[in-house]
Amino acid sequence: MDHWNAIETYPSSSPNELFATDPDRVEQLSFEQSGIYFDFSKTHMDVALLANFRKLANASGLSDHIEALMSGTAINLSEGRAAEHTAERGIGAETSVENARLLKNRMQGLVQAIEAGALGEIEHIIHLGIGGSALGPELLLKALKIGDEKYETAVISNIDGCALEPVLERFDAHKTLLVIASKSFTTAETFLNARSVTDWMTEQGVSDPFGKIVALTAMPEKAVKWGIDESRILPFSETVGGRYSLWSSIGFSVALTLGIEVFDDLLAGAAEMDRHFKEAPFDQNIPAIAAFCDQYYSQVQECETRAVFAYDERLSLVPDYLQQLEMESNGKSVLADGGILKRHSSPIVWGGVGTDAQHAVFQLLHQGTHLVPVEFLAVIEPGHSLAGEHHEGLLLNCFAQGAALMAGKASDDSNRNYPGDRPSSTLLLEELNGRTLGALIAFYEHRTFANAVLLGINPFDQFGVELGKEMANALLAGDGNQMDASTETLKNRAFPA
Ligand SMILES: O=P(O)(O)OC[C@H]1O[C@H](O)[C@H](O)[C@@H](O)[C@@H]1O
Repeated sequence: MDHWNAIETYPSSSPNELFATDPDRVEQLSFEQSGIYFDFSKTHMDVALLANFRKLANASGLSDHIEALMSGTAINLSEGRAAEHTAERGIGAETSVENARLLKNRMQGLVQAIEAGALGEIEHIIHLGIGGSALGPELLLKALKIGDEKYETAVISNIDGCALEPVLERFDAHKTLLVIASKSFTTAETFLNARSVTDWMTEQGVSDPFGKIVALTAMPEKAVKWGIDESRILPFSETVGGRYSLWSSIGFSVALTLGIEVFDDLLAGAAEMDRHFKEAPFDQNIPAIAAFCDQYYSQVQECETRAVFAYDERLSLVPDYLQQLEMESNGKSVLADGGILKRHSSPIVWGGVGTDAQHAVFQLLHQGTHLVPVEFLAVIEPGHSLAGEHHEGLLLNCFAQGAALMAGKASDDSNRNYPGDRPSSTLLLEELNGRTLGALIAFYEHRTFANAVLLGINPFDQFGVELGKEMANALLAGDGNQMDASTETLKNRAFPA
C-alpha cells in the first residue's frame, strides 16, 4: 500500500479525543535530548499514525539519507556537492572533519591574537553579512550574550543605510574591527555596506582600514583580491551551505564576542543532536518525529503556515532564523530527481515572541479559519534577575496558551466560542547556553532535512533567489531593457529622469 495513502486516509482523532482515550499520551509523545524537553502530545499524532510515518520514512530511505548526509556524500545533486555542516561539529567524512578542525584552530588563533591586541585596541565589531551569513551569528549573539562582553558587536545585513548609519555614529572607528562574512564573497548588499564602513574608517582617520578587516568566506582568493591580508581570512568549506554555516568561520564574531568556550559548547551540543538523529530509531528520533508532525499538518490538514513563538526574549530571532532555514531549504516545486513535486512544500514559517504575540496575533490562532500548528519555545532558567513573577508569568502564559488552543471553550455566543483542538508542540529548554542552543539549532536543521527526504526534494540549493537578484542588477545597471509597466512606473516615481 502506498505509504502516503495510509497516512492521508488514517482516521486521525482530535488532540482532545486522544488525551481522553490515552492516559500515556504525554509519555509516548514527549522526548528529552541535550537539555531540551520536546512535547508533541498536543498534536494530532498518535502511536498508529507515527507507525505509518515510520513506514513512509523507511520507504523514503531516511536512514540512508542521514548516513549520506553525515558521511560527505554529494547529496546536493543540483550543485553536485555534499552538505557538510555536521563535519563542523566533528561528524562526517574523516578528511572533512579534519579540515574543519584545522580551520577552527585557525579561527581560534585569530580570536586569541585579537584578544592579545594584535590588531590594536578593539572595542567594537561590525559583522557584515546577509542571509545565512548574518541570521545565525545574530541569533547566537542575542541569545547567549550576558552583558559583560569585552566587545560590542553589531550585525548589519540590510543595504538600507538606516541599519548601518546609527552604528557608525555610535562606534569609534579607531577601535572597530570590520568582519565581512560572505560565503561567495560577492553578495551585493554586504559589499556595499563594506565599502561604506571602510570609507567611514578612512574619513575618521584610521590609517589602514584594510588592516582591521577579517573575512569569513568559502572563497578566500576573492577576499585576497578585495585587498584583505591572507592572515585575516578565515576560510570554510564550500560544502557548508550558507544557511547551515554558523558552525564554521561564519561564527567568528560569535566566538570573539562570547568566547571560544561558548562556541565549543555550541558545536558540542549540535554534535549531540547529530548523533541522536543518526542513531535513534524513528519511534524515538526527535527531528524525524517533528518532521512527521510537519508533514501531517502540511499534507493531511493542508495547513499553509506553521507558527513559532519564543517565550524568551533571548530567542526572539529564532522565527527569523527558521524562516531562512525552512523556507529556503524546502520551498521548492521540483523533486531531487528533477520531477515535479505534487505535494505542498515547506509551510510558511512565521511567529514572534511571547507574551507580546498573545496580545496581537493569537486571536487568529484561537478563532480564525486557518488551522495553524503552533510551536512554543521556552526556557526554565530565566535570563535575568528580576522578581520571579516575571519568569513565572512568562512560562505559565506559554503553557496556558497551549492548553487553551487545545481545550477551547464552547459558548452559545458564537463570538465567544473557542473551537479548540488547535495543535501545538512545546520545546522546553532547561537553560539557555551554548550546548542547548547548539542542540536546538541542529534539531531544526535535521527536522528540515527529514522533511525534505519525506518530500523527495533537495534542501541544499536555493536557485529561487537568483532571478530577483538578476533583475535588481539589471535595474541598477539601467541596461535599457523595459520591465513591466508597473515596475517602470515605480522606478520613475522614485528616480525621475
Ligand atoms: O554568504 P553569501 O554568499 O554572501 O550569501 C548570503 C545569502 O545570500 C543568498 O542570496 C542566499 O539566498 C542565502 O542562502 C545566502 O546565505
